[in-house]
Amino acid sequence: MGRTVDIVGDVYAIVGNMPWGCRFCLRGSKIVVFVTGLCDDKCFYCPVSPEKLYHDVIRVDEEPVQSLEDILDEVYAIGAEGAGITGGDPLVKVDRTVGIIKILKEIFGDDFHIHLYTSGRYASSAVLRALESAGLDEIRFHVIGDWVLQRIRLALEVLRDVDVGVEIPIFPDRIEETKRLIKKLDEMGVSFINLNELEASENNMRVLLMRGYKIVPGTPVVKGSREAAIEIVQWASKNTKKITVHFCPAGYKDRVQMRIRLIRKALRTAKPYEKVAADGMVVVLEVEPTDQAKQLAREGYGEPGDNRILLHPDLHLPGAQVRRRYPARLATGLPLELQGIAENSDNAA
Ligand SMILES: C[S@@+](CC[C@H](N)C(=O)[O-])C[C@H]1O[C@@H](n2cnc3c(N)ncnc32)[C@H](O)[C@@H]1O
Ligand code: SF4
Repeated sequence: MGRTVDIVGDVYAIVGNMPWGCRFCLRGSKIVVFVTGLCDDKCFYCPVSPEKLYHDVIRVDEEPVQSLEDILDEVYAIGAEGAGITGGDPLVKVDRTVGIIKILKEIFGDDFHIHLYTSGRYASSAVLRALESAGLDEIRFHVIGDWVLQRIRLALEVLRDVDVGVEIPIFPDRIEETKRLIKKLDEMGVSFINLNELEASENNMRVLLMRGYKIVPGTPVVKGSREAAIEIVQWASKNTKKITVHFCPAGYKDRVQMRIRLIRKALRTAKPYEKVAADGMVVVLEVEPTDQAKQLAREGYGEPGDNRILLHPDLHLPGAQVRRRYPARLATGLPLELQGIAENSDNAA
């Protein structure tokens, strides 16, 4: 008898327990810290955009980062329960990566879950130990060649409190190769492998097409990747002992996870006269400063802007323009909880 396969619509397919890092992503409650675009590997299918890949840029949830505070603000803005650290290769800038992990753990506590992606090129025992003592919870190796297996063995040997997993994109013509890899990882004691639906992007589209891969019309995903991944998960239920094998569809990442993150941010940062739409955008009415509009603003249904008045979109005033915007970061750099305290102390003064 095999292990149980759990398939939930187009959300996931899994054998074994859901990796901890993924539980938070499924709830849209992790920030994504892009530590650097620098990377010393050259995967032909790399999805990172040309403006970021091989450039030393820092982003949090796709927004530019000028200081560490921007990362902390984003945690408060979405009410994050954890962070995914990615790049490029975060280990090319290991001091920066360790610093970010340390400060996140110091401020948000031990339960704030942090996972990190790497090919493992620079995962020496000293680097692995530094990541562990900074508080890293989970490391995900991208197996881009057999040499990565040695890095994984080292991580399994050196790390005590860090979960060691693997994450790879699934190529429809590499099913047997992937099964052999999973067998090996299972024997080594790797905790999980995430199978990503292979995504085409601006960076890799041309090469993928030149190599004969086809794109599913109207989507950014490679034809056959999903079917291959599900076949591998089914196979794993009969041919593995302990490792979790988990398929993460690209559509879920884009449609659900990002949208939930936007909604979380919008709900926490929208003003009382703004409305949060189902796609996570913040909606407000912009009107001429008529007497009626000024009166409504005074009554708490809005706020005066520059030559305009901003009002709640449910008011349906004639001539009003509906504005939609992405939820902004917190403007003050202070967490919501502390903003309340600051306002109260101003009043008291
Ligand atoms: C873009 S990489 C960046 C971090 C690190 N350099 C690495 O390769 O793990 C992050 C994750 O994306 C996955 N990935 C790479 N190319 C992909 C693609 N075309 N479609 C879906 N996932 C992909 C990798 O397996 C990795 O787990
Ligand atoms: S190792 Fe990661 S960032 Fe570097 S080229 Fe490969 S997929 Fe892209």
